[in-house]
Amino acid sequence: MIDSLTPDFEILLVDDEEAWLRSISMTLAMSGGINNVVRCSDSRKVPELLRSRPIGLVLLDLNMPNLSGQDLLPAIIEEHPEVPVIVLSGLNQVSVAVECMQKGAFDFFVKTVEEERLIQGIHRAIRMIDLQRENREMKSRILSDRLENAEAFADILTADRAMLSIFRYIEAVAGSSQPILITGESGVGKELVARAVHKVSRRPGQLVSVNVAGLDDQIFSDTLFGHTRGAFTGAELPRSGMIERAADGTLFLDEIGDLAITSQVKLLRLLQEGEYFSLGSDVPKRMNARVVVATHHDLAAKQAAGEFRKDFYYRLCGHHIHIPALRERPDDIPLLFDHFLEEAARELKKKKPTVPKELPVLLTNYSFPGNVRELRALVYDAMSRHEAHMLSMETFKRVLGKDQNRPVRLNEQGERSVFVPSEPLPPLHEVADLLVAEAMRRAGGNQSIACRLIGVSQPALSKRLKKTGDSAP
Ligand SMILES: Nc1ncnc2c1ncn2[C@@H]1O[C@H](COP(=O)(O)OP(=O)(O)OP(=O)(O)O)[C@@H](O)[C@H]1O
Repeated sequence: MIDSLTPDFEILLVDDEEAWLRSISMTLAMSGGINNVVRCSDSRKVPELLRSRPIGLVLLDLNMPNLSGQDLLPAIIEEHPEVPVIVLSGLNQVSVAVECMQKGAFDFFVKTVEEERLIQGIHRAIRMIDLQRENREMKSRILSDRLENAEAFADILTADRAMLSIFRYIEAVAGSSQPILITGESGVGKELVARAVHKVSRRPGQLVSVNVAGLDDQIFSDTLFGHTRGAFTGAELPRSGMIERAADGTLFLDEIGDLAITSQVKLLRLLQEGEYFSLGSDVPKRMNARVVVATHHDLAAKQAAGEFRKDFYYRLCGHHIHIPALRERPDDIPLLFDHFLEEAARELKKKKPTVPKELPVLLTNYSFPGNVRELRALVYDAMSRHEAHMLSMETFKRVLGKDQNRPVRLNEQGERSVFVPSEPLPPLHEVADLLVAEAMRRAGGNQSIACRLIGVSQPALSKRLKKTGDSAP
């Protein structure tokens, strides 16, 4: 059962046979999930309809009295070049098809064609209109710096420019019906972003989340598609699937990189055809949910390893959002730290403590393999142990001290290296001076923080600083 109008623009059906108009409208609604149609049996009214209604696509019969499709086609294309026209003809004549395509028709079908192919052609045109609209929106959003739906992003704290461009990209693609792929390391906030996509889309249905990792194909199909009574042993009652629950809303499939190949095939077919069968039923149902998927895996690498289908990957990555790791957006670290500190203090009913001034700097230089989730857990752990006025460094020292994941540059042989192979090596004292200067810069001039960053004692650091100071011109 479809409550809303699909697509979100009108499709004008033009044919002088009322009976055909009625039957094609029903077919489109029942088999194609398309119900936003306007019927017109008098072709002379087409120009006025196109001027006065939000028509995005025209299905045009060729042979009509008074004003034929052949005469209308060039007029529509000239006046409304943004509206694709699909031509329908009672005759299967190649020359007529070629002529229509040359005049600018989007597609051509013989009326006796299988309905399935006609519906696919209409869906193709809808997809193209969606993409053109997104392109236009994207251009205008990228040119402006403003967010139209700032409230939809209120849960995602950030001061990072890359994240703000992601928000603008979400605003540009949120209205489309195409799937969105969200990637990024574990704990970067992919689920929060999926929620924001749903909010910005303003779809009236709900956001339904399914973690597909570890689901075998049978459970995956049952979860998504539902089943009829008696579909398998134990199916005593019929159950609707998550696709149905997400009708008019968003279906969020988390951990898509862990989906079994057999299930990938089913999901790909669903995305292509928009149709599925509940287990035990041979009556097709239409999906009316927007699909958003997320993974922390590198899907291109999985695809190269044969663990992820190429066709499925390309179907998913039309709209791709990659969320940078927390270490790549250092400005977010103090911001989120303070936010979680306040949140933890509130939840644990403690007073927000004073923070040792070296802590935010040390955190900004930590690699955070677990990203925002790890930062939040660290703050909560510290706050639950905290008793004094000043926040204890104990929790943080444990992880900061053994940071094995510092990003290092690798040379062509895959070995750790910070040097450019084609350039001569600097002398040892120069490297040490550069390291000290960089540590002091990152530590904002604080020597005790700089010591921690590069693992030297305070006397050793001040000795070296004194020496560089003495030798400075
Ligand atoms: N920018 C942010 N502002 C506030 N909270 C955030 C932000 N990013 C992430 N979080 C919080 O961090 C935690 C992890 O976020 P989320 O579950 O969205 O990550 P994820 O990328 O989906 O992780 P996974 O790959 O493990 O599923 C959540 O508690 C979330 O609320």
